[in-house]
Amino acid sequence: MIRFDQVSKRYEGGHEALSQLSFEVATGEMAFVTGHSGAGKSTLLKLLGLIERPSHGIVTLDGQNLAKIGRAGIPKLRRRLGMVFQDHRLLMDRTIFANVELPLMIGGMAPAERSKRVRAALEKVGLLSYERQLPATLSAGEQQRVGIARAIVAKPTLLIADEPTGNLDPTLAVEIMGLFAEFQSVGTTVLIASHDLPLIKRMKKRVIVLDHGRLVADVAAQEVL
Ligand SMILES: Nc1ncnc2c1ncn2[C@@H]1O[C@H](COP(=O)(O)OP(=O)(O)OP(=O)(O)O)[C@@H](O)[C@H]1O
Repeated sequence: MIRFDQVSKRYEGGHEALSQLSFEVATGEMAFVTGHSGAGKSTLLKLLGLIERPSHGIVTLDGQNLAKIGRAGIPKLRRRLGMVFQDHRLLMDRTIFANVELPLMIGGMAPAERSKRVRAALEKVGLLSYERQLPATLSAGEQQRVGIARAIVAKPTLLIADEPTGNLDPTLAVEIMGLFAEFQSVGTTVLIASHDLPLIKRMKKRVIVLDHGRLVADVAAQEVL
């Protein structure tokens, strides 16, 4: 499903953030990307969401070379993938329902269908009864779960998350990771950037390790101790 082939990324005026990176993630797999601060984890995810473009090499998603997708094709690509961020980026003056509905508004779906999808997504993250509340009335962990509901509401085949547990205490972090594992168990491919090694080890999923933009280890799920 995901294929990086000799991918390098150099930001304007910067050094190389990713260097000749090659790996594949199969459909339905869940994998972590880890490494030191500045190793290139966020950059890797940004290339998948077409937030950034590679300087060299090819990124392929479901057999499609992302370089072939122009500006006009980006919304369509983004509907295939759900993105979760550390700071959840919720609209604080909109209800939980409205926040989760947002990606579907952009997609132009009919209101009745939107409501059905939003409620299904909120139910999956255990927050259906919160739909009329504002984000500020929810705990940090609950807010992150709203961010996850928003990411999965359009039923993406790929879920990417950048430090999704960075702001959470360890118990909530485990809970959120469990939620990602649940999405994998129903067929979604999941790729998570995290520097939380104890948590990653606990999840027993594949771990891709970056060091200064290079892939230095790729540990299969069954080899994670
Ligand atoms: N927009 C940008 N312009 C210039 N350099 C950038 C930009 N974004 C990232 N970089 C640089 O690219 C390198 C990789 O950054 P990236 O954010 O991908 O790393 P990371 O592993 O996600 O780090 P962290 O764990 O701190 O979030 C870093 O040296 C960073 O300073």
